[in-house]
Amino acid sequence: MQVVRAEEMYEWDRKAIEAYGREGHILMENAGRTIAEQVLRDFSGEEKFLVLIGGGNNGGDGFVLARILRDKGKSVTAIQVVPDEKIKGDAQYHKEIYEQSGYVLDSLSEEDWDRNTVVIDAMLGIGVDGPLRPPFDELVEKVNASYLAKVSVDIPSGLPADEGAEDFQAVQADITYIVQAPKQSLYLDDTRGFYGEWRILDIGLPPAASPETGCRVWSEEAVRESYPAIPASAHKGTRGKGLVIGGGHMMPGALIMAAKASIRAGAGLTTAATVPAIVPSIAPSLPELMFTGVTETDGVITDIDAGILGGKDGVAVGVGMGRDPRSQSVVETLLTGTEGRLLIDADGLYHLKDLLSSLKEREGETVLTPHIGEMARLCDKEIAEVKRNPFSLSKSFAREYGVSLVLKGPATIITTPGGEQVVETSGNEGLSKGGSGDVLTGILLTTMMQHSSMKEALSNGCFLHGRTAELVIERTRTVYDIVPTDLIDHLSLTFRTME
Ligand SMILES: NC(=O)C1=CN([C@@H]2O[C@H](COP(=O)(O)OP(=O)(O)OC[C@H]3O[C@@H](n4cnc5c(N)ncnc54)[C@H](O)[C@@H]3O)[C@@H](O)[C@H]2O)[C@@H](O)CC1
Ligand SMILES: Nc1ncnc2c1ncn2[C@@H]1O[C@H](COP(=O)(O)OP(=O)(O)O)[C@@H](O)[C@H]1O
Ligand SMILES: [K+]
Repeated sequence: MQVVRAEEMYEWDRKAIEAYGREGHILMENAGRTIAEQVLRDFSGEEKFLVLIGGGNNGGDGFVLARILRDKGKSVTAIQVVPDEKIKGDAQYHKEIYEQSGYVLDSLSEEDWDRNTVVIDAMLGIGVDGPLRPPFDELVEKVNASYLAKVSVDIPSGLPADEGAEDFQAVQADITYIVQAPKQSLYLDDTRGFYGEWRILDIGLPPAASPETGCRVWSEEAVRESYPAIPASAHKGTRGKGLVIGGGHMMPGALIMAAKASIRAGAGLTTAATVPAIVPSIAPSLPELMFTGVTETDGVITDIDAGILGGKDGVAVGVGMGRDPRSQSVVETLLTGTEGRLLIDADGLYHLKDLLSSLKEREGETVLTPHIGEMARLCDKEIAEVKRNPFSLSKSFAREYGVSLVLKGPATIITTPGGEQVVETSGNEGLSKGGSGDVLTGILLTTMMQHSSMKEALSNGCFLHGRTAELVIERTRTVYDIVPTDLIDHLSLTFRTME
């Protein structure tokens, strides 16, 4: 499924009409009917609906919806919130059908907020532009202050469809019925909450007319299709020889988690390059792991011998490495001394900031896995700006430096060096604990050694991580007490769903 910007949604609509013989008012009938049917499924009791209808096509959907709910014998108070002259085109067509069906449009009274139980917000859709003008500003406030269940059509009124919006006033929906395809704002930290629960409803726009947005949502089906099976003839050398570099005196745990996750995710041979002093504490609990030394000073990794990189199918650097400036040379050696797939995370990203020109010149495939704060630092932006524009900032960074980017968060955005994007939304708030990222790094090290397509490797790895968190919470833990090592121990829950 594609993630769309408003402009792309309009293009889809336009193409359906101009090139695929669809009529605008039929598309509107389909949209309103599909949503009405879902409303009837979700609210099957004695609800009393207050439908607020705006002046654009979102309002047009509202006329259809109000008619169908009335046809089904529901109690409906339908309010056109703008003057008659604002209703045009397909919306006017459906307003006429509504009226010819013998149904009336009511005027809004204070009692409507008390005697109804559900407000259906069909005021503004993806065409919203700038700060809300009367009467929408006041109505949005009233909707939000009311005790009615709040249902939004396509998008909560006032909320922009696209990333980038700074100041907006919007309906805080309990449920949003999204028309045809998710909009970018569904995946941004500052806007996703306005949607409440949400469903994407297929209103029958021809798939062939859909625009190539270059951004899609990763699905369980995509994972099943693309996750490589282990051939019966596999041996340890064919399943990936990985190297994890990190873990100073003060943060051995990060290295342990990444290495263990890589092993559990299915790597053939995993080696850790770390300060020798911590090896005795790790080795007994992780007998599958091999070790190689590094140059250290005061417990800080200050250099690696490029020889240890030979024969490796993938290298991950940064977990628990620390930010001592003397470790920067390690990242530099990797950028210049490796040809294979290289993943840079955590403190590795910190050091990378001063090495961006080497990153640009690197020929091998590089993966960066920043969270929002690390991304902000990498691209010299405020955190708030990255939060507002994660799609475009990721795309420009990935293209400029020729890297794959995994911008982590509740909706992780994966971007290829060519600018293609995937949104991966598995996981839950239980992952907001130190160490979740280290586990992800280990998993991604393995998937990137086992998939030929880097996009699939990263999307599938993020899925493996997030879906495991979901399954662990269904079975044993809660979002409060789940810890990153639970993920490592329960990867089999997710693998089993992929068989
Ligand atoms: N593929 C599609 O694009 C489809 C879209 N449909 C519906 O059509 C909607 C988009 O329709 P429109 O383009 O007419 O957009 P809207 O329904 O959002 O209406 C835009 C109109 O609202 C007013 N407006 C915009 N910003 C405002 C502000 N800040 N304050 C006050 N008034 C403001 C303006 O008069 C503008 O023309 C979608 O959200 C969806 O509900 C469906 O009917 C069918 C298919
Ligand atoms: N609220 C959340 N909902 C879903 N996933 C989350 C949430 N918080 C964190 N995550 C996931 O957990 C991981 C955290 O990574 P990171 O911030 O690097 O953690 P750390 O460095 O502490 O190990 C990422 O994969 C991120 O997508
Ligand atoms: K709406």
